Amino acid sequence: MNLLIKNGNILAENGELKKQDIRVEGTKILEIGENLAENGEHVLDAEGQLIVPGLIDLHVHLREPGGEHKETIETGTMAAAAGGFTTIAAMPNTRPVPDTVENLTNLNNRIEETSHVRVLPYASITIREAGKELTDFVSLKETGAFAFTDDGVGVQQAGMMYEAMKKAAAIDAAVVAHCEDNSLIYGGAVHDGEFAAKHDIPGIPSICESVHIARDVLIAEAAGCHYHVCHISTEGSVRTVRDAKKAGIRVTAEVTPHHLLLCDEDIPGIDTNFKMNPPLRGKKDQQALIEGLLEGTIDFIATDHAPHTAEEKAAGMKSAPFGIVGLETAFPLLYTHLVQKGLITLKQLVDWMTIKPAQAFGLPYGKLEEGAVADIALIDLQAEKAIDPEKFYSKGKNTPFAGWKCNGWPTATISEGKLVWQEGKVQA
Ligand SMILES: NC(=O)N[C@@H](CC(=O)O)C(=O)O
Ligand SMILES: [Zn+2]
Repeated sequence: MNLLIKNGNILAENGELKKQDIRVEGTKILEIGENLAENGEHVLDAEGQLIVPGLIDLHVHLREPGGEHKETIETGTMAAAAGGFTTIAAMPNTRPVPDTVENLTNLNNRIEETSHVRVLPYASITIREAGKELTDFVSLKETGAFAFTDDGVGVQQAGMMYEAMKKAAAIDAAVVAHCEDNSLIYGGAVHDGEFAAKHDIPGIPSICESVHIARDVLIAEAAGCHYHVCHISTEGSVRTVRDAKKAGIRVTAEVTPHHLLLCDEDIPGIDTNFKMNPPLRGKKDQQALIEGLLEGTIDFIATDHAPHTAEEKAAGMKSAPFGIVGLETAFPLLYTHLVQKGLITLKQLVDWMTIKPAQAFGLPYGKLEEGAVADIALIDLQAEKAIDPEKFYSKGKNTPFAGWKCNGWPTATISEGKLVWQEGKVQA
């Protein structure tokens, strides 16, 4: 059934809110304007709501296949819809890894059968993400690989990265990098800073990330490939990306909500919901990330949604797995703690979660205009709620933000013209 969204507020290019209606026909936006007449559509009353393009998150761990006890494509995409996301990219650190046409085809079939929103699957750079042997980029791209990454682990050998980037450049695919030099981690569990020292927990130094970025931007320049940095977390990394961009190297970078909102001083004690990779860095790093976004060194925001079970997370700071969930809290957290506090504007936040990731990867999504795919999110900027992990659609309840009071909650999500989630309504 076609949709008519009435009386919502759309962000104009200059950042002002304008009351508009949106008529959706099939999978597309047919018309945007004032006082559109009803024509037998299902009417969605958006009075007082912000209407934005469906949010885009290019760093999500859906865990299926192999990790269904943590999350499934079904639960993860339901969480995405409830967070206002209509496009997410699924990381390949699953079992099996999407490293062959057969494995990627299986993943595509599962996505087709059970996802609530659009899922773009990454394929791995190396077989089993083991860093030893490259996958077949050509056939994987033909099978629908969105881009190539070994996320969860860094590609250790420079020569391997060079070969990967040359192959990616030849087919105009991006190499998306989890930047971590294993010879510089020292078995760490948190940032190598005050918290690590105080609690006698092994620390992860900042250079384990930035040296990989410094290496890779030079390799990307030599290979002529689009190189994207995952979850950037340190001041030195931001500086390295800034310099590379200035030198004309084709590099983009993403930052997570948690690295923007927290630093290691905020870790309250031994709580594994504050353990993720990269770790929460120092206060100066956190500030550099916000500045990096504002100046355009960092291109967009991605959650690195990484669900784990409570049992797994109970293993203690040294042994628990790295990662926190993020899909259902990203927008309200960033709206409340960056926009409402005046550090960024609403337009900037929306752009960093829609058009900016789309532009970085040449995706045709992330904009509200006539003829565009009808991916739309409604958000109640005034609504106030405390974050309650027990209410998450995600199987993962592992968040450091439980109890945080936020405004800016999504109320309805439309994916390709279909209402896939509405607040308070159970979805079929
Ligand atoms: N970020 C994390 O802390 N964990 C991710 C892996 C990753 O994104 O590196 C995971 O898969 O759990
Ligand atoms: Zn990663």
